Amino acid sequence: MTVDRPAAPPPLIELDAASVLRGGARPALDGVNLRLPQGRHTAILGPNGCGKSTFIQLITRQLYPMAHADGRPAVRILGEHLWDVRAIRSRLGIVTGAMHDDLASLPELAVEDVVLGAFDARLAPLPEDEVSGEKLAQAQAALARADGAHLTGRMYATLSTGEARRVLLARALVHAPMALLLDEPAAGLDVVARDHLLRTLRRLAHEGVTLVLVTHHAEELVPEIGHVVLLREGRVVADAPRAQALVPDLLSRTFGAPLRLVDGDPPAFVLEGTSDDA
Ligand SMILES: Nc1ncnc2c1ncn2[C@@H]1O[C@H](COP(=O)(O)OP(=O)(O)OP(=O)(O)O)[C@@H](O)[C@H]1O
Repeated sequence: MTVDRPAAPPPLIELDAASVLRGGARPALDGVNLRLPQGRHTAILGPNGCGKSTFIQLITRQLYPMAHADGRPAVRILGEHLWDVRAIRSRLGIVTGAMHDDLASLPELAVEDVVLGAFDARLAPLPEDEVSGEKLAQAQAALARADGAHLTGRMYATLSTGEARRVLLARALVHAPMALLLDEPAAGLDVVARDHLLRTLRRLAHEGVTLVLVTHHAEELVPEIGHVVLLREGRVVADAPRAQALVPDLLSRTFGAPLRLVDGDPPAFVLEGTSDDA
């Protein structure tokens, strides 16, 4: 007798020899193979110029991969190769610095407008007749989940970087997605705001939200991140469990300098041979 097993859920993000050209001397992403399963907290880590923003823009469909000659898709999100960013936002919430810049340039946006705007992925306030009690409740719940409930009523453009980050996180959480894709989430935050945000991300991870961090900041590697992809010059240097990826040899190859990670709380990179007594 054969027993039907439930089909395995499709990976969150799957890249099959994905290359992206951006006009530079080499591809910004160069034949990248990647499979990020649902439920596995992963960091994509690499130095400036390694292709992190290109990766994010591939997922948000601001950039497209080179086509494969045999027609097979180079990118799949949750099993779909023609995904609609709006349609997947209920499953994959995205937080990027570019999104903040766009929203902060609009002085008339209140915090609630930013969070409610996620309902139709717009930068303008949602038209009044589209704001239901249910949506308002969802927006308030998302703000509370991101520790930003007290920011209701403030104008987004007037918030501090730390406050704005909470609101952006709330915007990504408003559909209760199963996963978050975060671009350098703690960049620009002071030590207290960073600690607060990282604690929030850790709590979300424990609530079952899969974290995908794209970063070059060691301190963002919260303990829940169990898997690390190292990227250099558009290529994968390592794709391995945390302890195997964050070793001096691979980190040094990735960053192009002798580097090791002190995996404390928070983790920190140490550049070898740069101390005064070296
Ligand atoms: N608009 C562009 N035109 C030409 N080349 C570009 C463009 N944007 C990025 N690149 C190149 O693509 C490569 C990858 O850039 P990308 O911005 O994805 O790197 P990154 O890892 O996000 O860097 P950073 O950490 O500095 O943000 C780099 O070599 C960069 O010079």
